[in-house]
Amino acid sequence: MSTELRAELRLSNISRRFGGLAAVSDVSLVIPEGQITGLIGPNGAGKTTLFNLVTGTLRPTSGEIHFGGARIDGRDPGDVARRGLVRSFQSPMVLPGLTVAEHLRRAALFHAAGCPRDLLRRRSQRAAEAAADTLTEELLAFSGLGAHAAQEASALAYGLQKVLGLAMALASRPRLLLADEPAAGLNGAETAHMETLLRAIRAERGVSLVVIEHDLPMVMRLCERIVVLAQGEVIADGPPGAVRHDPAFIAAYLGSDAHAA
Ligand SMILES: Nc1ncnc2c1ncn2[C@@H]1O[C@H](COP(=O)(O)OP(=O)(O)OP(=O)(O)O)[C@@H](O)[C@H]1O
Repeated sequence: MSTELRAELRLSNISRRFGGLAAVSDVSLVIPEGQITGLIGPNGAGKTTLFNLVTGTLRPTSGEIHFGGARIDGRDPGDVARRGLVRSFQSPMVLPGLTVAEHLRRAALFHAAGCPRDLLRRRSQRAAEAAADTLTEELLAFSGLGAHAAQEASALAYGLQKVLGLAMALASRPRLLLADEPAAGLNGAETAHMETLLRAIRAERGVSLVVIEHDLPMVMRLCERIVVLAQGEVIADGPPGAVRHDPAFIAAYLGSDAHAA
């Protein structure tokens, strides 16, 4: 596989219908490795459906999806994740009674358990656990959650729970991370911290990102490319400076929060 294709995501004429509703309609996109791409659009535009199609939670009604040069539509989410394509969720899933470090360690061990069986056989359980401990320490330091390692995750401020959700997604060592509304529900300072973390995920961990976000100023600052969806179709696609002046983008957001961009 060529280097350029390692984390390239390619959607070819992807559609998904729910009964009579076309949630995603004939979307073709190439997301090359190394970028931070914003995926925006009004409520109901099809953004989450597109994430679900890419990660294998949903099957497209028609079209093909390729990641790293291999066809992935129709594969289950575990298979897709093992290929290096994972998502984080808008609301982090924290388990009561477990500390921050335990959440990361579980995520790291879960990933080890998802490795091909022959690889696991060659690794002893102890080696897998040692590797999970090392990765936990690495992710605590990277995410800035080290000071909260022994704290119960459910007691963390919401902003830090969202940071933990992203760190847990990194435990699978993805090549492409789909982040679903990472700034939703955060105050100004938390949003700035999240933006810094997303930049570091790309710059320091070499992970490409696609970010769904309703905070237009944040997504315009963060991303070098913005894809705008409306009613299941791509209506604008380009650098933020061009998209914010695109008549289709302005029309889609007119009367909502276009002024925020
Ligand atoms: N499982 C489903 N069954 C039926 N309709 C669905 C289903 N999932 C999504 N839809 C519909 O598909 C359309 C796109 O929804 P989707 O959640 O992908 O939009 P979105 O852009 O993520 O919206 P939001 O910004 O509000 O999260 C909507 O009309 C929604 O009601």
